[in-house]
Amino acid sequence: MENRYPQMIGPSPGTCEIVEFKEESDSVQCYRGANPSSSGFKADGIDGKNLMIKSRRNYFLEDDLNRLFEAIDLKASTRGLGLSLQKGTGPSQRNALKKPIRVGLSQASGIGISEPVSLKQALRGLCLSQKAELAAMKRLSKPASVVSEAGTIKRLYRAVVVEASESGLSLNEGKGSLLEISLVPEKSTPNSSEKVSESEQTLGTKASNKNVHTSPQFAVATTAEVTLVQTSQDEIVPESTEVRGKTSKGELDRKGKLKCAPPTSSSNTGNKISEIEEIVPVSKEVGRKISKPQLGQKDKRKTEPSPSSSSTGSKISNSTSTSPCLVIKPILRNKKFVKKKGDQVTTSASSSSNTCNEVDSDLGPSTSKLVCRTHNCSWNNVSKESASPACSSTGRSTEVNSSKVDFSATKPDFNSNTCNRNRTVCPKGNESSRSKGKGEFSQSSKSSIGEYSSSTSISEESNLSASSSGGNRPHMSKDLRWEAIRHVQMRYGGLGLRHFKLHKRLGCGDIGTVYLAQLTGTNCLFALKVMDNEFLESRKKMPRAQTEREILQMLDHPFLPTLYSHFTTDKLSCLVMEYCPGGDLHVLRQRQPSRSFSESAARFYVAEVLLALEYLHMLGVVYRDLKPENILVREDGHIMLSDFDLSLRCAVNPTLLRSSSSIIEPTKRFSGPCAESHCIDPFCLQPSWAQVSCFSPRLVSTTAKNRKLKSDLAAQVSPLPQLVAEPTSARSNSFVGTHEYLAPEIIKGEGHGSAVDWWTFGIFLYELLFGKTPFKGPGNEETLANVVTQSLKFPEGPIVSSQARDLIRGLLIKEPENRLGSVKGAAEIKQHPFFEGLNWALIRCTTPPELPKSSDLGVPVLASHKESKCLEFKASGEHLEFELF
Ligand SMILES: Nc1ncnc2c1ncn2[C@@H]1O[C@H](COP(=O)(O)OP(=O)(O)OP(=O)(O)O)[C@@H](O)[C@H]1O
Repeated sequence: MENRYPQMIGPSPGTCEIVEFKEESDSVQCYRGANPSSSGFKADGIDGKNLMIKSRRNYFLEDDLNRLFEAIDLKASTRGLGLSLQKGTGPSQRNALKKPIRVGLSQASGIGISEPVSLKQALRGLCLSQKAELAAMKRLSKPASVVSEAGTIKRLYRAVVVEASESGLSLNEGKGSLLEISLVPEKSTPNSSEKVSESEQTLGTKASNKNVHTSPQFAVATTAEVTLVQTSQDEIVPESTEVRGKTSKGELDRKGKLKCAPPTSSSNTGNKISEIEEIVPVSKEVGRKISKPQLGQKDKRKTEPSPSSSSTGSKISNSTSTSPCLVIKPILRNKKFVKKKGDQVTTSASSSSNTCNEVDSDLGPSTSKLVCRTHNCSWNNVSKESASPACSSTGRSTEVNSSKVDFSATKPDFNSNTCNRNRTVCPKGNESSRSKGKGEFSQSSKSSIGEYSSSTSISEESNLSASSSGGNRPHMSKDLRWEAIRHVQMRYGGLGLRHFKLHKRLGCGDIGTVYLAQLTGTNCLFALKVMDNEFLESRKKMPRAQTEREILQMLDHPFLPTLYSHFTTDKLSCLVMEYCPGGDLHVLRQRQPSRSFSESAARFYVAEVLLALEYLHMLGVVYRDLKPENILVREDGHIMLSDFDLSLRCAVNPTLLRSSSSIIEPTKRFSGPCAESHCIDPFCLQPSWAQVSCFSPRLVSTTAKNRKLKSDLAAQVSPLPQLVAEPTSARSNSFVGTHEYLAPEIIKGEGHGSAVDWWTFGIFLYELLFGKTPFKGPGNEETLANVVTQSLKFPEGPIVSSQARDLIRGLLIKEPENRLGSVKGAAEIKQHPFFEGLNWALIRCTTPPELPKSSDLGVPVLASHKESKCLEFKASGEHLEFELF
């Protein structure tokens, strides 16, 4: 018997099989063969107890098995392998005996298939009863199959781990693959492929089937893709809804466009129309929360016939016969569109835009988009609260609108010889004739100079987009006027003067005359700038006209004009621009009680101008002709910087500026009394972070202290590099601008760059606050001399804050390289304390300064220009004839 239990633990198949079997039934495992009752083995501790219990429970079977073990051992020993168990095995031996558990486990993978066969044979060889055999088999086969599965998984795991490690993957990386392989393979692959095909259909993607079936990564990708589809579908309605809500704030046209693009459509045909369709229901829904289920409603709208749609339909057909504009309607509308019409008409009627009134009623939903744009902050407020302090301009705008737009007005006297615009001189006019025309408010002595010479950094036209499509102007892309223009272009093969009805002349400039023009058949109003080609050629002003057109084509900014279209005839070049009904800041200033703006109003206007200039600079445009006459006021009170014929186009090379003193640098350069260390002016609230010496300690306010603290902290922390994307190094030698606004470097002919705009910006702020420019002399020559030689002085009144004066000082530094903004552009100016607390990002939603009553505004002042010829038109039959005089 001793020999039957050799103390050798070997990796024999028999041993392993037993281990597995015992493992399934109990933790005692290998000791099962040493039944204490039969073999005299005495187990101690827990193992012993378990063994006892087990022994009682499986007594008969154990007998059989003991016999079986014997047979196996015999068999194994004949092969020189076997498990040795001995009676009276000592502790060390018992310890050794535990090993097979681990060994068995580790070797389990090899036992599943072959061992039951040898066991069966062994059982038969012992002539066990069939019942015992079956019982044994049952017990053996059960764990065997479990072991087999577990073994397979382990085998796979190892195989993968090995594979992964061979292929250079870390274990963690491999785990990802392992999961894919072990869980996805046969069952999930078809699903994946199914999902993929779904997603292909949905998204129009071209996923490779090969990848679907073979790549473990694909399973992840597919899942992600499907999730994405689901997500986007889920989100279409609420997102669009959001967008619409936000669109009404004038903020998310872009998003709206993105979101409104139907994800199921692979074609972009009719994209524009579909965008409109998406917008329409929302216009009605503004102020409501649309829940997800509205996805269904959306579809419903498409199919459901609606009473309003039929009525609208009849309206369309009626109007179509008479108006080309109305032919647009079927194009613009779809069923959804039509269904919402009734509401839209109401809405647009209450907050109508002056520019497209007729379209408001006819193309209601789209008009709501327009309203969304022009009343970008009022929309929600109108819906929800009817008024908001932040956007109270709506009412005023409507008022201005109604007074400004008068389609029943008698035909203006276009042939009148008054050409009194912009404080400039008309060819036939002079100062006295101008004052005759529009009185005191319209006079401006400022005329733009446009003597070009060489400019060193005019860029190629490569970055100019010639497209006049609204798609390139995200901030205006929802504007109905695009559609109206496009419709005419499509219908008539082009746009011409004959498609416009000219109402009045808005102004006459150096290169052209601007008219208020209505697109025939619509109520869409435009500012139509008409230039005489021959005149431009003869005066060598063609490049200016071209520059202006090219710049206008690039613009897409709320404070800059939109160019809808342009066309040229043999005689004329015309720009179809956004109409600005509020007059210009020069006129507006003259209407102020003290002929100057309050500081807060000035701050608002210069802030918006600053943003417009910053944008222009980033596009590589140095504006060069800033003056109140060129700042037009929109109906909502926000501004629009106009007139680009003197602008310089140049290359912008964005640079990353690393500065250790980015904050204090600008004001260190400030000149003026406060630069002196002995300054004791109590009103001199110089920014403490810059000019501490200006303050006696007692005068430092808490705010100033805080600023100082912040500044000190900022100085300790190394400042972040700053990206400057303005043409700070551009140079031109042209003598351009307006005398009172000309920068010293232009006058001196030293060459100039973008810093000229910061000089003019300083003059502009000065004029808004003090009602005059700082260097104006009795004549232009004296003015120019003053600009170069005279130091800056502030008048005693009106009282203006030291921050404002400090900013002006910084901007009117005669050396351009020391001027505020010359190094870091607009960002440097924005940081000035004069703008402290101003939310730059939301300024377009800020309530603009109050405009004079609408009756006071009247028709924008027509001004004359010293050297310009005004184009006057007369109607001759269906054609317009322009005459230069
Ligand atoms: N979009 C507009 N909306 C309303 N009025 C406008 C618009 N554009 C121009 N005007 C009016 O027409 C006048 C002349 O326009 P503009 O300044 O563009 O002409 P210009 O010939 O380029 O003049 P400049 O001599 O200043 O270069 C302006 O002063 C302004 O009053």
